[in-house]
Amino acid sequence: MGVTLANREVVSVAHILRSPHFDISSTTRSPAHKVDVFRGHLQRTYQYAWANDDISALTASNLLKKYAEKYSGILEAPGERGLLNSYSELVPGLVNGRKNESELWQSAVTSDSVYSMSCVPDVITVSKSGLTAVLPTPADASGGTMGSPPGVESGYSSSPNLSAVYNYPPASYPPQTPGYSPGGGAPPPSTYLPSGIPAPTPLPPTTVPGYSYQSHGLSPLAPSPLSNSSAHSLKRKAFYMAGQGELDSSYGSYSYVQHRGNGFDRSVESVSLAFKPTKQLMVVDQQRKFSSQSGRALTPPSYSASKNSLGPASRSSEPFGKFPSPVMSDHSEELPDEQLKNADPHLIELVTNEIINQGPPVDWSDIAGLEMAKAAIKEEVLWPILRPDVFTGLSALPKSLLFFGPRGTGKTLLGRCIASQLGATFCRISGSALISKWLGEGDKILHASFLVARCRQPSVIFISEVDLLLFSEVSEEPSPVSRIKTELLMQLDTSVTSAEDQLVIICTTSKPEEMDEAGRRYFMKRLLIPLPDGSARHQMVIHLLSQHNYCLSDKEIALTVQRTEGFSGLDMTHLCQEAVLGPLHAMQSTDLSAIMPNQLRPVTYQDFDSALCKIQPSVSQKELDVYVEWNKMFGCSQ
Ligand SMILES: Nc1ncnc2c1ncn2[C@@H]1O[C@H](COP(=O)(O)OP(=O)(O)OP(=O)(O)O)[C@@H](O)[C@H]1O
Repeated sequence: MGVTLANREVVSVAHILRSPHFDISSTTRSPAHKVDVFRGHLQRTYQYAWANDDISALTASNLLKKYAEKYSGILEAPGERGLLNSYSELVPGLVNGRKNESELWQSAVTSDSVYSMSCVPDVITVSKSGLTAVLPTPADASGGTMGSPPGVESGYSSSPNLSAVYNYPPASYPPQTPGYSPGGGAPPPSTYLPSGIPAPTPLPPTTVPGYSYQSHGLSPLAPSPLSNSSAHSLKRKAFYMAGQGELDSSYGSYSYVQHRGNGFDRSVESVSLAFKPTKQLMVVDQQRKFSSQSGRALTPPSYSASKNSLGPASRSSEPFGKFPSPVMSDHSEELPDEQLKNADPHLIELVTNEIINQGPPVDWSDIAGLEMAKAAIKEEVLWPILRPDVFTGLSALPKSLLFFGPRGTGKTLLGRCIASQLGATFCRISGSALISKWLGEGDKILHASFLVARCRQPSVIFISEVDLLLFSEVSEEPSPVSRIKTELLMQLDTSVTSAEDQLVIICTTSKPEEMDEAGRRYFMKRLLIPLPDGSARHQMVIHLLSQHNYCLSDKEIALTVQRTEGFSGLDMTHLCQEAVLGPLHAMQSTDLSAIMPNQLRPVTYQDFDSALCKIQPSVSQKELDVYVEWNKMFGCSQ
């Protein structure tokens, strides 16, 4: 009997300590509740022994008392705390009934005991292996498999909303309260947290970051609108970017602060990217006229009404060309081998090195003028991709675009901007390179480019000088160029038919009249990208000069704008470059190696006057007439 009872005691105590109901590490239970639970367990255990072994009630009662005292010692023993998740120094006392709720509850969560949320940076670091692999499942979170510390349960596991993960800065995030989820329940009383750390507040439901629908009287759309693949891709990128810290980049009123949502914080952009009909978008964009010189030393120019906090200094210190594209670099190690295994590795390498473009992001505000084109692109290209749940069926169509118009008017800038807005891989293929540098294998390179682009969706494939590839053929003989043409037409055809692909094909030409009908009809949208109007040229002058010390009155700037009628954007750049050399030319007699920048006189109207003698418009009126005619026949922006 003695042996049996002793064994039973051991079993009973083990049972108590293992019991899922007796989890004193739980922070969802009040201290009093835990005391009750503990007492209940002891009683139940000894009542069980009494009922089954016919021991007397008195014996059972004594045993109850004895072991309550005995095992409370175990609970209080420092060596055993790990077992109990080290919730609080005072918890055992409470369990033993020595504290009640009227007494001050002192949390064991001190600045020393707060577990650093090292799992968050870990998650970010390993995000390259895919988001689903790193996001904690509810089971993971409760089980602490994500690196949760003992006693700290991840209460954020239940929400699939990624913002719940992204919106909390790593490292500084306060200890989570178990069971707390953004959707339900009030935050815990702040007395449970160390002083100075507020109780977490539930996150509001999010929509696509920065895109406001409210202004149109529409109720906010549900989050997670993207298709599985795209959502995964964008989220993956956002995860990667979150790990990069704050990238020092600002493009006018649109800033790419990267730690929220899909990585591009478009909070300021929400007005312009809110879904609006073309005309409305144009009005908004027109209103965002180029303004003062508040942002000097901008490189590259940013065409916006206001400068944000990251201003000129940060931009000039982060050269445009060196800006690492977070979106692109994210992909380097995760090309799905299965899809590429049949491809020639040499071609894949060539595409990766020479076609996938690691350039900096471009924002709408980097592009002067072109309001019609911008509005059409936002409305008809970006939104269908960003919101495939809304733009279904026919409204989802335009994924192949043709930009035509004079050279140097911003077609490439627009292509890059679209890629930046989508967080997409940007593949830039030069039509002339395909038929010269890569002539022998141009079709294969094209094929490989589309393959890689499809693996890295969302992607933008940008093909310049497409007229060289899609020209009307005279000869029936198959040639390398005709093979390239066949490949391109096939890819364009595929893009039209595969609704799932998040691939935008943008081709550009300054000779649209040389394209044949077969090529032309594959472009769902054919947009004329015209010469900059007066307002756009004004923006360009101001911005290009903003990096320099200049002294031109408003009248002189207006006169310069007037005199540059017919200039392309590139011509305007060349003109300003020439003008700002004026002060240096004026110092010719001085030793330029010893000169200090502040010794240079400001750029004046006279410098522009001289520059205008050297720089002429590069586009003739005859060419312009052709664009107008072609636009009337085949264009979409009448
Ligand atoms: N609308 C514009 N806003 C600001 N800069 C512009 C604009 N258009 C042209 N530029 C300037 O001209 C340069 C060339 O522009 P871009 O390469 O986009 O022209 P493009 O139309 O693609 O030329 P091409 O037809 O020769 O390929 C840009 O880097 C920029 O400096």
